[in-house]
Amino acid sequence: MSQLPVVAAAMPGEMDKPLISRCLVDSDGSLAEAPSEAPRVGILGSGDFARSLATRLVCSGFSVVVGSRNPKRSAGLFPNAVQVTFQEEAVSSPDVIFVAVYREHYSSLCGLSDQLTGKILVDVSNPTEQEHLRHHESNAEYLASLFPTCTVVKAFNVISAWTLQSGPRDGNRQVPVCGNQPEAKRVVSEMAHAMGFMPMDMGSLASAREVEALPLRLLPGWKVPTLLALGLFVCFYAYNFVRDVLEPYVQEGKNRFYKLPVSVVNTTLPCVAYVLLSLVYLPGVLAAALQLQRGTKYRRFPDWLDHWLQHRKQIGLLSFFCAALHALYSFCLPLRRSHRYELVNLALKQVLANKSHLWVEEEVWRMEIYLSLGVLALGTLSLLAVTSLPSIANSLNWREFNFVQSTLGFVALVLSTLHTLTYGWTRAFEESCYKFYLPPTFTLTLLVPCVVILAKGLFLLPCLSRRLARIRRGWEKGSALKFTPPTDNAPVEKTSHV
Ligand SMILES: Cc1cc2nc3c(=O)[nH]c(=O)nc-3n(C[C@H](O)[C@H](O)[C@H](O)COP(=O)(O)OP(=O)(O)OC[C@H]3O[C@@H](n4cnc5c(N)ncnc54)[C@H](O)[C@@H]3O)c2cc1C
Ligand SMILES: NC(=O)C1=CN([C@@H]2O[C@H](COP(=O)(O)OP(=O)(O)OC[C@H]3O[C@@H](n4cnc5c(N)ncnc54)[C@H](OP(=O)(O)O)[C@@H]3O)[C@@H](O)[C@H]2O)C=CC1
Ligand code: HEM
Ligand SMILES: [Cu+2]
Ligand SMILES: [Fe+3]
Repeated sequence: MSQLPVVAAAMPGEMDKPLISRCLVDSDGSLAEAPSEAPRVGILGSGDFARSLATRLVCSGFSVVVGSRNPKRSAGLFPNAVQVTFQEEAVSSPDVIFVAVYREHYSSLCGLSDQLTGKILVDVSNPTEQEHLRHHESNAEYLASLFPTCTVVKAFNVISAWTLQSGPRDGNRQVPVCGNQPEAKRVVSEMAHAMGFMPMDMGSLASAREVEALPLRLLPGWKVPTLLALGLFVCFYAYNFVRDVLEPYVQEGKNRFYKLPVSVVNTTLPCVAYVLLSLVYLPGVLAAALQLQRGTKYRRFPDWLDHWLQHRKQIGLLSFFCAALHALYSFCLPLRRSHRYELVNLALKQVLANKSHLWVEEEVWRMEIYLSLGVLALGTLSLLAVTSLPSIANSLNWREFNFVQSTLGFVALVLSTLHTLTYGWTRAFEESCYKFYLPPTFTLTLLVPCVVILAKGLFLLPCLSRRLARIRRGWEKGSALKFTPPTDNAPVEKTSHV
């Protein structure tokens, strides 16, 4: 690298300045020619990305030259300040050249090899999912292999042409940068900074594949938990449909289909929320049981358990979502017209039967208690949801976070269980509550949570909790033995994250 452009001079101290003020706007509204001392940047390609990038660069105080196979056709698409010319001409003077061309056309640039010698090439490309799977080497490494005399830096692929145009205030500001040459990486990082983005050093070009995979991900980690929640919803909905709608229709010819939108949903959602919540705390119990049984924490958990432990956050947030919807639906129950008719009909019946006072003390207390417990459970869950926001999580230390997630989360599970039990009351034992011999829905949901609560209680027993604490501090069963035959020792495997 003979000479590096002086980008630092163009770097604004703060990034929050209004973007447009740094644009050089002519009286006619078009972008004016940047001052000649501005650092010069080249762009190969004249597509959507090239256009947005050129505009952004000019606005950030760079002088931009675009290399196109057909400059006449392309020139009209760029601001006046951008020089659009043939590829050979465009790459001759700048030291940094963006390659805004698709991977399959990289080889068509090989004719420029000599002019490009010693320059920094910035690879901005994004592979499609199929391309990413087909090629084992990243686009950036492929570019580097085509131009061995250049320094390739991977950057800006996570930024859409739209974000470049509208300014970094919408959308993601982080720009992962990787490359083998620290100096080249610094130059590109400073350019990103000058354009209002936050460069993030991702190491050498070997990480380019990982960087290229970033925009391919759509909410990673949510697929399995979402499918789980949907599956539970479908099962419980079908079960409740049979019990609450089909049974009265078949047995008594009663039309209860009005229950489908609100009532059946509000019997289904809380069950999904409750089961999901118990599934958040079940793997921790299984992990502890496994550690107790093995007498060591230095053995990897089976894959399914490891995977499950890693998806607890998503499962927990889905549980919170369903619980919040359940609360909203519950508030809507008395708003329904069907509810009003039922009240009036009940009142009429009372009058006809000449009864004046309807008040069942037990029912009143049951409802007061289960509603209060439900509100408390949802309130506790909201604390967990709030602390899972990165900005809040970052402001808590490890113990505080763990207290909210582990202890308060368990409290929420206990409160939800009490809410469900007080709601259910004695109905699990009343024959009239069994429709088609199917038990009331809440009884089905109680199994897993009760197992989790009992197991947690069991692990609090001094004998078990002391042993567990020792194991988690690194103590191993049998490690007191001085001479263990080597064949008896399982190979030391990777420790899991729990
Ligand atoms: C609404 C909501 C939001 C959530 N958000 C998040 C989130 O943002 N991030 C997240 O990770 N989870 C989140 N969860 C999931 C869940 O709250 C956490 O995974 C929680 O930590 C699980 O607690 P646990 O007690 O079951 O297990 P753990 O905390 O894994 O462990 C159980 C106990 O063992 C101890 N322990 C475990 N391993 C060791 C060890 N190696 N050495 C010493 N002690 C050990 C712990 O201190 C703890 O007391 C969320 C859940 C819900 C409902
Ligand atoms: N659009 C976006 O939001 C983003 C795009 N990217 C990446 O930027 C790169 C360009 O994308 P984009 O601008 O959208 O694509 P376009 O299809 O709009 O532009 C590609 C440009 O490549 C040039 N080119 C050079 N050589 C060839 C050739 N042999 N055959 C065809 N075209 C050639 C063409 O310019 P000319 O005819 O003037 O030579 C063409 O305009 C891609 O690698 C993409 O992955 C990355 C992040 C976001
Ligand atoms: C503001 C908070 C809450 C309110 C107001 C509330 C209210 C209610 C009401 C009114 C019912 C009876 C529904 C019906 O008549 O069909 C109910 C049932 C139930 N709730 Fe809640 N609840 C709350 C929070 C929660 C939470 C956080 C959970 C668990 C995560 C939960 C789990 C359940 C379960 C499992 C049932 C039994 C559903 C059935 O089998 O019919 N609730 N709740
Ligand atoms: Cu996973
Ligand atoms: Fe997964």
